[in-house]
Amino acid sequence: MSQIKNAACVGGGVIGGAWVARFALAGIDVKIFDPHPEAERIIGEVMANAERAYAMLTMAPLPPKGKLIFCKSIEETVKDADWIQESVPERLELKRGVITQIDAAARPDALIGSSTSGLLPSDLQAEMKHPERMFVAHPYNPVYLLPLVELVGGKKTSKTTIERAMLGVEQIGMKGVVIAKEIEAFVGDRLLEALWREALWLIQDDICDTETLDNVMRYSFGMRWAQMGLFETYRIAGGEAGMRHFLAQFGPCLKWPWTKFTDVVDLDDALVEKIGAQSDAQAAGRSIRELERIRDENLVGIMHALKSGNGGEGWGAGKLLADFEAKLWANAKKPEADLGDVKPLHILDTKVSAAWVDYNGHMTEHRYLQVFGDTSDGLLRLIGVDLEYVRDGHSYYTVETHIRNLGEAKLGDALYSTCQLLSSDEKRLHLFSTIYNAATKEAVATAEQMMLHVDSKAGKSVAAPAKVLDKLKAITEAHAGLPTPEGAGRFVGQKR
Ligand SMILES: CC(C)(COP(=O)([O-])OP(=O)(O)OC[C@H]1O[C@@H](n2cnc3c(N)ncnc32)[C@H](O)[C@@H]1OP(=O)(O)O)[C@@H](O)C(=O)NCCC(=O)NCCSC(=O)C[N+](C)(C)C
Repeated sequence: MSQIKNAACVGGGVIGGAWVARFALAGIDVKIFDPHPEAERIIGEVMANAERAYAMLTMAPLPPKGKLIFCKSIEETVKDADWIQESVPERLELKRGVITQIDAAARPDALIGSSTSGLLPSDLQAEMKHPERMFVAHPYNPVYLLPLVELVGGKKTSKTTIERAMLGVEQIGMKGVVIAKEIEAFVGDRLLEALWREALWLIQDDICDTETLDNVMRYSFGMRWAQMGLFETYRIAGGEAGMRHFLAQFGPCLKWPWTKFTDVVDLDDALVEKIGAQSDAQAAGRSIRELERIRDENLVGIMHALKSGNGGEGWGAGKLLADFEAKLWANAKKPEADLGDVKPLHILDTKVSAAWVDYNGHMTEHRYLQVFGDTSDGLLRLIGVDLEYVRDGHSYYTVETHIRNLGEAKLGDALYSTCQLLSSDEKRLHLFSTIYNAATKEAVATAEQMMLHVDSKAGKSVAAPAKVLDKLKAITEAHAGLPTPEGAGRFVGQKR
């Protein structure tokens, strides 16, 4: 298996369903087995959330969505799969039995990953005929957005399996980390368990309620952890002397009574009820689906912020997203301008997402510029100015923009943009873009822009090469026959 073409998911709950979405949105056909009578509905809802999140996450050309095929048996589900992901409930006997059944029916070269949160792969592979291809692939919820997968091999897992698994997760836009030795709960869940135990004590002992505890996390170190881990953060906390100073300063506290987490709190009915009631109050009537949507919007926002971090190079999960998008663009067919039927070029389709809407309940100002920027990027790709071209040292920069807002775009509205070239020469590219409401076909906004071809290292405008100018000229000549768009050349203050 060099590339995953067919995936199989055994178990379609919260984690299994989100694996289905991750595979399908990476263009991979997925066979699914889950005996739950409502499996199709549940997975359909996860898919809908995932598609909604991806529409906000990226404008890169995703491959056509993989097919979802619901099967009646494990055997039928796994027999042709390249990657099989087991996500059944967290009980050793159940998981081991299912994995043994998968092993018997799968191709000998198929990879078998388990989503277990803490069981040892050696225990899971104990009864397999081909245990060398089995490993833990432990993801984080929501699997379709959070990129991490902990890859853990058991005693019988081969090195090649882990290497192939690393390539597999990369193909679907995830970040594989190999855990050197198997241990219950691996790395992520060990850390979470420590925090969870301490949190339960703090609630039990009435030190704080669930909302206060969550606030302590999300207004402080939770934000740090999204972009740097524990050690990098503490290195900075050590000041100029770095990690060594941090250890000298806070090392002695380890001996102080700052934790109770090695004791196990008694999760009796009273504590369960106390936590349940505080958590209900915190949710303030929001359903789980609503909370999932808020979570997804926030995660997308964080990933976007991280994508432009580190001087635009991207940082952490944002760099991973930028690299994944660059691959999608490189794999996509080189776009060609359709000049057969002369009209403004249709450039992109998008949707007004919740993160784009302001306190007036409509798409906010800077998102228009974002869509126009994405539109000019789309036009540039049509004349061969893509990421490779930019990496080679040349680009087009916008030097002037005039936006008119003609109508409102509301949450969830489908939009598309078009672009008409008004003129061009060896340096200049003068364009007129329009954003339309896809349902009403009414123009929502227009932008007239001037872009200059630049040598990006020198930071100076220079003539574009013939390979770009030839394509540009063909579009400009075709568009010369179009009427000048209403609004072109308008200035602010002009009567209308
Ligand atoms: C580097 C820069 C773009 C240009 O600086 P320069 O090399 O000094 O160029 P000149 O100012 O001399 O201009 C070269 C020729 O172009 C003519 N010109 C300049 N501006 C306009 C205009 N608004 N309208 C018409 N013509 C214009 C100028 O008269 C010169 O003509 P000649 O006949 O004498 O050659 C520099 O301006 C710069 O760095 N600007 C900042 C760019 C920027 O950061 N833009 C925001 C980025 S957003 C973006 O780019 C979006 N996207 C394209 C990536 C989607």
